Amino acid sequence: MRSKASVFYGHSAYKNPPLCLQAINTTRFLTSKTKLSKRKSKRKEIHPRNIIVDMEIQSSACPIFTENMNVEDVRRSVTYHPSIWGDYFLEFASKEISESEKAELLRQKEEVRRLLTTTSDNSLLKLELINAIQRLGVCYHFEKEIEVSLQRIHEGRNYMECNKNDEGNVDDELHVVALRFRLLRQQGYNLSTDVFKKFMDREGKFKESLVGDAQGMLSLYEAAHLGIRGETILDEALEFCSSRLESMAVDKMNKSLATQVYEAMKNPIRKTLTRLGAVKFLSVYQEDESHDETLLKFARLDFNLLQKLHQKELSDITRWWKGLDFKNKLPFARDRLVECYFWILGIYFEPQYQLARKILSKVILLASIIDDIYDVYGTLDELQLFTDAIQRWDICAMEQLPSYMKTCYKALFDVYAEMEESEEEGESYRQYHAREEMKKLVSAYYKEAEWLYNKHTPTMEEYMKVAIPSAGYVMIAATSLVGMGHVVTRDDFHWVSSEPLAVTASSVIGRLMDDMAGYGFEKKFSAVECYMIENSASTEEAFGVLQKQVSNAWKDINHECLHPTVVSMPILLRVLNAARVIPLLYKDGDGYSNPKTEIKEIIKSVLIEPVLAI
Ligand SMILES: CC(C)=CCC/C(C)=C/CC/C(C)=C/COP(=O)(O)OP(=O)(O)O
Repeated sequence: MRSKASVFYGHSAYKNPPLCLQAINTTRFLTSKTKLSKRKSKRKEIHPRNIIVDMEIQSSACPIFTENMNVEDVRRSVTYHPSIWGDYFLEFASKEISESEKAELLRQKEEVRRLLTTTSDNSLLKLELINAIQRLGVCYHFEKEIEVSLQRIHEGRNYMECNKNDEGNVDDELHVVALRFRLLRQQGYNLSTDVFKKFMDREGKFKESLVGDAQGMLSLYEAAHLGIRGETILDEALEFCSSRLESMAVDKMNKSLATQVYEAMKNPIRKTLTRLGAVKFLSVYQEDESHDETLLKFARLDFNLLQKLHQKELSDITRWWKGLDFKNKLPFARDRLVECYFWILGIYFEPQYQLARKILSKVILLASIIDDIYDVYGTLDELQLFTDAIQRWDICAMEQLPSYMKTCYKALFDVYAEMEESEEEGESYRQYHAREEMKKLVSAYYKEAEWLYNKHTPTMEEYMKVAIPSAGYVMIAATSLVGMGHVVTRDDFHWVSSEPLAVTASSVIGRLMDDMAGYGFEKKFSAVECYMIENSASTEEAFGVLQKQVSNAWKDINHECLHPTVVSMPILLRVLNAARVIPLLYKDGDGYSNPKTEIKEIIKSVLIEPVLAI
C-alpha cells in the first residue's frame, strides 16, 4: 500500500523518511536539545549548532568552557568537503562559439521553423512536435509560433475530428487528451479536468482497462502534475498512474517507453530543469523511430553551443571567485561555485539572460557564504554587528566588523555596485529592490540564530514566518529580475516584494524540502522538529504533513501560472524554475552541501559532456 504522503507528493520521493531517521523521535530530539542547552549556559558565545553534513566532515563536539577561553576557542569546527571542481572551468576561458557554428545553427533553426509552421494545428503530429521542441529545450527559439499554434488548438472546436484511426477519433485516446491538456495548461490555459471523465468509471475511478495503455498513462501522469488545489481528478490520476506504471512489468513496454517511465517517476516534466530534461529527452528522442531528423540535429547543435556559452560564463565567474580567495579567508564556508551556477542555470539557461545569470550566480554564492556565517561560524554578537551593517548598507559600516566578516561584506557591496553599473538609466529601482530583499534575508538568518541562542522553540506558524524569507527564494525571485532587460518592469519588482502566492509557494517548497533533507543531520530547528514538538507527532507524521504542504505549494504555483496572470510569463517562469531546482538538489538528501552524489553526474551531463549522435 502506498503511504498517504507518497500519494500527495506524487511519486517515489519522500514516500517515507529515510530509514535511519525513522528511529529519531521527538523525545530524542528534546533530549539532545536539553543537553545542548546545558552546555550553552556555560558561556554566552557558544554557538548551539553542531552540523554534520557529510560522513567526511569532522564536527568537533561542543567544547567544555573554562574561564580563560576566548571566542576563537568556542567556534565550532565544521568542515564541508572542498569543491569537487576546483578550477576546472578556468580552462574554458577562451571558448567562443564560432561564426560558422552560429550560421549553421540559424540555418537549421529556419528548417525547424518551417516544419513547425507547415504542420497542421489540427493534428496529433503538431502536438507531438510542440512537445518534442519543448522537451528538447529549444522552444525558446519558437515562442511566438508555439503560442499561436496552441491558441488555435485551444480555440479549435472540432479538435482533430479529421484525425480518425481504425477505432475512431484519436481525440478519444488518453495519450492525446492528456498531452493536449498538459501543453495547454503549461501555456496558461485553464482547461477543465472534465476532459478526463470519459476515462473514469461510475465510481469516479480511472478504468482498470487503461493499464493496457502505458503511453496513455504516462501522458496522464505528466498532465496530472499541472493540477491546482481541489482538482481531485488529477490527484486521483497521479495516484492511479504512479502505482500502475511502477508495478507494470518492464517487459510489457518497449525499451524507449520503459526508459521514459523510469525517468518520469524520478523527474516529472513539470518539476524538471529544462537543460537536464533536454539531455535525457535527446537520447529518448533519437531512439524513437518517428523522430524528425531536422529537429534532432538542431536540438543537438543548440544544446552543445549553449553548453559552450555556459562553460565560458562559468570560467569568468570562477576567476572572480578565485580573486575573492574565500577558500583561505573563510575556510569554514561551503565552496560551491559550480553548484550555485548550476542552480541559476535552472532558473534561466537562455543566451539572452547571460547578464542576469552572472548577477544572480554571484549573489547566491555570497548568500551561501552568509548562511554559513550565521549557521556555523559567527557568534551571536558578531551576527548582530553583521545584521546591522547590512541594514545600513554603507561601506563605512564595514569598520565595526571582525575581519572575516569584512571580506564578505565588501564582496557583497561590490556585487551590488556592479549590479547598479549594469543598469540602464532610470532603472536604479532594480538594484534597490534586490538589495532590500537581501536585507530581509539577513534579518531572517539573524532571527533564526537568535532563537537558537535563546533556546526558543517556535511554533510552526512562528517558524514559517521567518523560515520562508530565510529560504532565500524571495531574495532570489527579486534578484533574478535585475539583469533580464526590458521584459521586466518596475511593477514586477513591486509584485515580488508583495509576497505573492507563487513566490511564497516556491519558498515553501525550498524551505520544507531543505528541512526534510537536513533532518537528523543538521542539529538545528527545522519544520520537522517544530511540527513534531507542537503536535507531539512522530517523524513519519511530520514528513507526511510537510510533503502535503510541498505538494500544495506546487499546485499554487500551477494556479498562479494560469491566465490571466498577475505578471508576465517570463517573470513567473523564473519562480517556477527556481522551484524546479529544489527536488533535484534536495529530494535525496542535501545535494547542494554534498554534491559528490548523482548531482555531480548531472552537472557533468549539463555542463561538461556534449551530446553526441549515436
Ligand atoms: C534551500 C533553499 C531554498 C535555498 C535558497 C537559495 C539560496 C539562498 C542558496 C544559497 C545556498 C544555500 C543557503 C543553500 C541552503 O543551505 P542550508 O540548507 O544550510 O540553508 P538553511 O541554513 O537556510 O537551512
